[in-house]
Amino acid sequence: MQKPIAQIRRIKKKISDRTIIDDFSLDIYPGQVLGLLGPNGAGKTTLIKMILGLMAPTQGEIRIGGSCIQRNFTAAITNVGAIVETPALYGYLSGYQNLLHYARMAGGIGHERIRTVTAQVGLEGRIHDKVGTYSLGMRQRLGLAQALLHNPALLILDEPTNGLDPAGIRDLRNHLRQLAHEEGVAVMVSSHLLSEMELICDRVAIIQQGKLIQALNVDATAKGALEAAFLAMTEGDGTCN
Ligand SMILES: Nc1ncnc2c1ncn2[C@@H]1O[C@H](COP(=O)(O)OP(=O)(O)OP(=O)(O)O)[C@@H](O)[C@H]1O
Repeated sequence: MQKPIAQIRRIKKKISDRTIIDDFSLDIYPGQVLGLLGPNGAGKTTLIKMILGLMAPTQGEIRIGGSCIQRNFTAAITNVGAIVETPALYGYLSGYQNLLHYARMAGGIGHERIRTVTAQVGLEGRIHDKVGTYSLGMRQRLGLAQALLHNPALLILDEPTNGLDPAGIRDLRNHLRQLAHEEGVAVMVSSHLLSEMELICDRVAIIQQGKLIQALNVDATAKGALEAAFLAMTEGDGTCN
């Protein structure tokens, strides 16, 4: 097995006297799509914010590319591209101009790389149109292109399928699987929908009340176990709201 790109070690997060994340450990591997599956309020966004250094854990350590996000933020975060909540895009600029803006902020990213990520997310036909005219799915793709600009080893997307129609979900799924399987990117996505996670992910980590319940590979043999663990949480309605 390859070395993990990210190691989450015994993370705890307390806010006031409430424990939001409780002794959570997980490794994230290159070439895999990992799903973080849990009901609303389980702690998915909190965990993702800690991986991104947007929130400090109360205890524990998160390493990305060997560097600790708490102590060596710059070295750790260069490995990561992310979309948390909706991507921040300028509607009055074209998709291309948005990417150029971020490329300039990041530094060292040229037009060639912008063209590559544009093709990767399938936006070539509309990249010179104003973002204000884009559908939600197209904005999502542009957000993905933006997150990929600096060629991150780890891509993290918080609830990426929210608001997408079935075709948009299928496209996103294909993009993410291609990034992981053909380019070796470690992809982490969060969701509260088991059916979606089964289609997108190679491995699923189930989180409930801030605890890791189970981490399973999504293959024919694990499917039953995944469903059983999930149904125990949701009482069988297929979602965990
Ligand atoms: N800043 C905060 N102060 C107090 N409580 C918080 C704070 N941030 C998160 N929480 C609480 O922590 C718990 C986990 O929230 P979080 O947003 O991480 O869950 P989630 O799994 O992402 O849920 P959702 O699917 O609804 O986005 C919730 O009960 C939430 O109310």
